[in-house]
Amino acid sequence: MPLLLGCIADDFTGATDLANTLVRGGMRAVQVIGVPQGALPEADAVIVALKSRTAPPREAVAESLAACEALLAAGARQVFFKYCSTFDSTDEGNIGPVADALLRRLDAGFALACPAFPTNGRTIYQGHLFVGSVLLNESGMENHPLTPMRDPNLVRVLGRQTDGAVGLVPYAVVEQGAAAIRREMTRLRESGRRYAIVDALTDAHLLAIGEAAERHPLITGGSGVAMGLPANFRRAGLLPERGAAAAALPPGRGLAAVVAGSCSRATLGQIGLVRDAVPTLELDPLATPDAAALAEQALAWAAGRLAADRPVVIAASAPPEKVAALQARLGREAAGALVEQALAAVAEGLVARGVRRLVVAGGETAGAVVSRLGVRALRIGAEIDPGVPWTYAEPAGLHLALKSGNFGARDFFLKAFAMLPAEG
Ligand SMILES: Nc1ncnc2c1ncn2[C@@H]1O[C@H](COP(=O)(O)OP(=O)(O)O)[C@@H](O)[C@H]1O
Ligand SMILES: O=C(O)[C@@H](O)C(=O)COP(=O)(O)O
Repeated sequence: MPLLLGCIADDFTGATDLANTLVRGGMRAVQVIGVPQGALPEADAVIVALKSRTAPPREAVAESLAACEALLAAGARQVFFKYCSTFDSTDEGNIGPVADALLRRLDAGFALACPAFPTNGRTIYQGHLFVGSVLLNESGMENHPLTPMRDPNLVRVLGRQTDGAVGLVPYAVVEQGAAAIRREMTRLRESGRRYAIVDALTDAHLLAIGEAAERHPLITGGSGVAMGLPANFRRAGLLPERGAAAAALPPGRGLAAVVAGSCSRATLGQIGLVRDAVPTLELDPLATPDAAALAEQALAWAAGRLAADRPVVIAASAPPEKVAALQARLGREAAGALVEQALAAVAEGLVARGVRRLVVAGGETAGAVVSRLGVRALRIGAEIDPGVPWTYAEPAGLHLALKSGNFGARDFFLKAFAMLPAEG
């Protein structure tokens, strides 16, 4: 079967989130790490995971175009650019510049932009992004270490990142269904808009938006808007009825660990809960601003504590005032990179010591860890919490769960290992 959907994700947790949605929709989806070099795996959808969300815009554009080329060469009929459900970006990009470049490459003049993910509380109303009951800029995302989000109006946010005009398909239209959404998108395109932010409050809205975008060469958004895409391919006779057949992964084995670099409210809450139940080390990069030394401390602490029946947790995650203190000393990017390098070295050391079930919290963190472990592809397994499945990493031969910083219930870390106990 030829490739149907070619996806480019701007971070690794986001790629897993999208792959999970497509698998649940009955597509065979494989996540590959970095711009593919050789032949792509046999699948209905391939998700290329890049670490381009916070890269310099030129680099993000070049990598995304290279990924797009590989997907088109494999026959992809539609391209999906996946970014965060909280629209993580800066005024320089990278959502606008990457989408502009992909539109040019695909010879298309228009794309929708919809990060909504109602199951995880992200909804869009009149172009404004809500997280739960509050606007994006009051959700904690205003303090994100790398991409602080201080404007909830996505028409404005995207407008600052592109020279194209940005319009809105409002709730009142979306509520009327696919035909009305399609008409409004056509009207916006014909009146010179390059993008339309599309309101969405429910999964029914997302399904209708997906249907309306059936013939779009490029779709941009969160994993939510991909919910409607398998049905398009099925209606066109291109996708057999497979059922929601998440791949059965090999049984769990080996030691268990969590490595956390996300500083989101959700991750801080999850660490707060797990701290009382399992050995937990909170790293202090301000006291030791050296990646190798931090990793050495963590691995020395882990020796003798690693077990198969419960994880150890090693976290750099910190509240906004501590993040700000490290950034004041090193600068925003260097602070992020230092912690990412430390946690990548920690993960590498843990795997060398027998860890085979590893949860990584944080998108940038996951990018650093997965790259260090030499992973090339991830097979998608059962979902732990919405948007976060267990995966099986090849050729490394270990189970990984890449948790978006913002995702997961308070008990996520314990639940993950209860779902995947070490067998035998
Ligand atoms: N204590 C800390 N001080 C400064 N930066 C930190 C600290 N802990 C983690 N970071 C950095 O914050 C960033 C968090 O981003 P990410 O891993 O993508 O998490 P999320 O999924 O919540 O966005 C990473 O670059 C990480 O290295
Ligand atoms: O769409 C989402 O929220 C996630 O899939 C995502 O992109 C994860 O990003 P991080 O929150 O930076 O892990």
